[in-house]
Amino acid sequence: MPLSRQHFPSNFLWGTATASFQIEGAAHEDGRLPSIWDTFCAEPGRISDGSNGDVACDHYHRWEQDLDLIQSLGLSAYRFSIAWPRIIPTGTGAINEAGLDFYDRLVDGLIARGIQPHVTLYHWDLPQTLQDRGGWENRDTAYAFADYAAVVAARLGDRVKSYATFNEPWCVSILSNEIGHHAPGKQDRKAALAVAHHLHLAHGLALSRLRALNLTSQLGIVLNLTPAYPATDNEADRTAATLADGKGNRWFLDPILKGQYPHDIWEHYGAEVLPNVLPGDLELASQPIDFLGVNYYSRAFVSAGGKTLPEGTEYTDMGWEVYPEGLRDLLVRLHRDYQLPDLYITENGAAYPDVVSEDGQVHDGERTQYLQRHFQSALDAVQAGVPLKGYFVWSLLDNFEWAFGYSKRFGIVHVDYATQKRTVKDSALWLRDFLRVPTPA
Ligand SMILES: N#[N+]C[C@@H]1[C@@H](O)[C@H](O)[C@@H](O)[C@@H]2O[C@H]12
Repeated sequence: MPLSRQHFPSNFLWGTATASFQIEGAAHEDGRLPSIWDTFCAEPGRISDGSNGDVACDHYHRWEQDLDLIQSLGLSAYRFSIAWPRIIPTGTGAINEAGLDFYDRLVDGLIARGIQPHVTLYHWDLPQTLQDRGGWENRDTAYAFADYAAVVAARLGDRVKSYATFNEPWCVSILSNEIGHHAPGKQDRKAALAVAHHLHLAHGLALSRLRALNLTSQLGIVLNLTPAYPATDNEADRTAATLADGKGNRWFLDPILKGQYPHDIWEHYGAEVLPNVLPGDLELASQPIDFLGVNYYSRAFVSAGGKTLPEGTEYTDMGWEVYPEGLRDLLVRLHRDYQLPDLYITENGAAYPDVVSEDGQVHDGERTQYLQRHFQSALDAVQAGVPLKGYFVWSLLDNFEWAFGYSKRFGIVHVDYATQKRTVKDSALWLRDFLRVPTPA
């Protein structure tokens, strides 16, 4: 029998995901002020196609049709992020009611369509005014985040099924402040590790504030995790893979789930760049969470000697290896090594160079295969006893793919940015059929 949703637990949650800066547009409307990504887009050379988020998918004005699309596919959950620059535009202080009103309408629109709202409080669009005061390198920003989180949760309440504090702290810290490919585009390891620590602190501070609201919503965080595989069994490759896993995964998992930084990586980094961890910080950061969101895209194939993947390896348009087995391996490892709350795959999907064919359709067979294979891997994890409770496809819409601008298409729905026409891709039609449970005769 081909893979069917009936192979999954009957209460397994199927959803799709987006993020505010990537789809909303309306960058200067209803009181929103610039984020660090508005600033980053304006810096020549930062975005491969020179684009920005001023219009994006115009979701701010087209949200009702987009929610209709989610409903038409039979998805029962939608993960989206709140734009801090709409809610408290200067980062601290005055609340912009028009910003809260937008998300209020969005949440009510989802509920009216029988779709669960799942909120990410921070998906990278930090108010620029806070960056002007040091951004996440400044410990004060963690406290500002907790204030912002409390404002959002006080308004949206437990209409929202889950609140994730952060999306991908590794991207916010390392990719953005050590590697420099994302906003604010720094290349400073000490700064990056300070940012990571302040994110962990902010996560804890916000959790405390949200817990105090006595919501029925689940509270958690979303981590991008990339399992590292040594290219060979030799010691140099195994050591390199352990280091990659420690820097990319355990540096973010352990503070949240174990209340400590991994000792091997702490020693590896060395005193010069280590963050200033104050008493109580890690106790705050490791408060119990109700769920852990895992964003999985591919694995890391680690070779100390420059060995590459074999001929015939499949890649997505991002140049990422298609490796569905890595999802199962990752989830089973998490279940083995950590005391886990509920797990959700909060992002999995692929970019392919989709085009609208002459028949007006988007025949994205590679994406359908990608999803099928990763669904199977998720099922393998469930059958291995992993407390996996749901899966969100990244992404509902083609959207602003950060430093790649609009050149990479991750959506199960195609967006023509010139006309804003949405076209449901074949992968979405397959997903719709996958989700249709045949009614018993
Ligand atoms: N790149 N890529 C696709 C996708 C990105 O569009 C999301 O915003 C991130 O949460 C995560 O990196 C994954």
